[in-house]
Amino acid sequence: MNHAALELDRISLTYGTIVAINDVSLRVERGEFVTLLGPSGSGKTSTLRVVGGFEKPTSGTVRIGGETVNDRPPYGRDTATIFQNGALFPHKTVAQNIAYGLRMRRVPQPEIERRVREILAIVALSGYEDRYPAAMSGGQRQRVALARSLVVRPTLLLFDEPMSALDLALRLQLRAEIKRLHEELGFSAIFVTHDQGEAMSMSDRVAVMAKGQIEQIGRPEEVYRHPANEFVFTFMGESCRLPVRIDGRAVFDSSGQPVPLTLVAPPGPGEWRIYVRPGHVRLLPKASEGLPNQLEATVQMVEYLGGSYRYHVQASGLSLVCDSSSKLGFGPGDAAVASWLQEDMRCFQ
Ligand SMILES: Nc1ncnc2c1ncn2[C@@H]1O[C@H](COP(=O)(O)OP(=O)(O)OP(=O)(O)O)[C@@H](O)[C@H]1O
Repeated sequence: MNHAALELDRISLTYGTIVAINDVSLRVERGEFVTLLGPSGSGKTSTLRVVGGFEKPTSGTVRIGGETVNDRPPYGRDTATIFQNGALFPHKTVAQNIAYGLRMRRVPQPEIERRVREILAIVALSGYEDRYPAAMSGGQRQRVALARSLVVRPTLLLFDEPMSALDLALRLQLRAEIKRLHEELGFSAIFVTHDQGEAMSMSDRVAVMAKGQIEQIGRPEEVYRHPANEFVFTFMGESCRLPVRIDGRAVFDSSGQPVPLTLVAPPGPGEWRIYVRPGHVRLLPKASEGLPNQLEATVQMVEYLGGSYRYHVQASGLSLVCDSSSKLGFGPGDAAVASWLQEDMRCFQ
């Protein structure tokens, strides 16, 4: 029977009075790459540690490849963990580090040598067999850590923020490498990060966590385009927040001032928080009948961001940001109309 790589069934974990994981269920199919994404303290690492056997859940069942492993230590599970700092043996060479797991499993020496050679080629480190970790860059050390985990061919690879100690360029390079290896080798993985870009670029599915629970799980586009709630929407990317009171078609800011905002479909009377992403806002010289949601405002500030320009606009008590890939003809003090498509707007009460 073809069991899932991982099944977490109603897992909870408490440390004294602190609830680190609150009734989490999760299924990772074979070959699937699932990311746990969430802010600091949301329970991502705790969940990974429960899967790896470094922490025993207070309640619930952990099944790896169909077998219940609650009572098994890390080395008795078919998993391999890649830690933040690589956690290589400093007194062993690259080849010895990679061979370690195979030796523990009593794999014959000629096969060890063959598999070490093979995996070094896969992570593009052929020729580094006799180096010591201290004589390598941070990115190379993480590739050795990756090779050491991949070489034992575990059912499930566990990544615990493996790139957080690297600079941006290396992070981007390593994430492309991990994605390529996943496509090539088809391993199953759980990857922990608080970086949305990292999560979206690599994963088959993203599980967004908050306060020890999974708020939403789905394909990256699904979670980004159709967030289940306000937390997921704001966590998945930058957004402008417009706190308003709506009465018929009239819109007021939080101090009760009327706002020149015309919504094509007001969400209903009452207090709302309207959200729109800066990349979805268009800035135009004047109001026009054909435009959807329109906010008549004044440009406050223009920022050059490298690949784009950012325009800050203000209307009564509402602030909005518009990102444009090209330079627009607006400067501070100019009147402008910000507009966005109905499908790009989210309202929460
Ligand atoms: N050993 C521990 N003892 C007590 N509380 C802990 C322990 N480990 C984690 N916690 C608490 O459990 C909660 C979840 O922590 P966890 O490390 O899983 O979060 P996280 O999402 O991985 O955060 P980060 O991104 O900062 O690593 C937090 O409130 C944390 O303070």
